[in-house]
Amino acid sequence: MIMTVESSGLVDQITKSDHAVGIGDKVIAKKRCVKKKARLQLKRPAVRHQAAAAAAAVVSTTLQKVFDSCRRVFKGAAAVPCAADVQNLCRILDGMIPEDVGLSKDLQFFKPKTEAEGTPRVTSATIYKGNNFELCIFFLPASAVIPLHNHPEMTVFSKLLLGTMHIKSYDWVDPLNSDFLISPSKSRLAKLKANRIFTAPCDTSVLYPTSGGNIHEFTAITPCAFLDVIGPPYSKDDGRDCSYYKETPCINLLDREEIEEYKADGSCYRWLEEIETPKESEMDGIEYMGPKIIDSTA
Ligand SMILES: N[C@@H](CS(=O)O)C(=O)O
Repeated sequence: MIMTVESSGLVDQITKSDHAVGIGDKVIAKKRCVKKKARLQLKRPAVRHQAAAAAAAVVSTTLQKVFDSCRRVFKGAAAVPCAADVQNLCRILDGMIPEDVGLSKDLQFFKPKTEAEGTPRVTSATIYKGNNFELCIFFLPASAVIPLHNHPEMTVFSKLLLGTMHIKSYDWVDPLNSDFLISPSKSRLAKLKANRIFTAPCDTSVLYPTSGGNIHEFTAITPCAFLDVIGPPYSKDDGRDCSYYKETPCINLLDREEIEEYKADGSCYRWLEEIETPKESEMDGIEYMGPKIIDSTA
């Protein structure tokens, strides 16, 4: 069976109307997004260009290579990919260009715009989701934020395709908490792994269950799009639910002074307190409209 994702061409512009997301002169419906309980209305694409129909026949070799590699790499819930598999998948993703998933820097979405009011919302387009891994594109308008959150027992490859984005990431210092520092709110001590700006094209970043910055936050400096390879996907049933955090100051009992950061070996440490799912974490979902994937095993 050929698994195809309906693809009628490029994502032209992600604008929002009441019950649908405008893609240029094609209107498709937002798909229900796990993180957003909004009621969505399914609309047939308003206009389907011949070129778009032709695009449906296009299989992106690079995207297909990513998919085929993921099928070999992600064997199931507890498996962390071996170094050779990570290196191979990174090599494929490093070579990915926006057009491999039907995007282009010339699309209206990525053009600089006047300041949006408030914090703009993130939109996601799922290319593929199975039990062992998920391929998903995230679109962030300038200043949009994916708040600080974790990826329990997951390995995630993030490939920035377009735009400039700030990434801050942490790893837990010790699951049992450092006992000589007590934070005022049962927070967990985390070590800062990244706090910097990335501009596409750039190499793929990889996080693991306990390293590589498993807890991270993305802030779009310009309109951005990135592809995530998530293995295995979030799953409440399997105990892999997404948790959100905020950085809190910590109190060093040894000298009872409030300190912003606990410095040891020159690294930067902060306490992270789990918080309720923040409103700005809600995302809108749209249908993936780029080149399709062929799943020969399905
Ligand atoms: N982990 C996020 C996307 S990203 O921040 O990597 C999600 O799957 O919603």
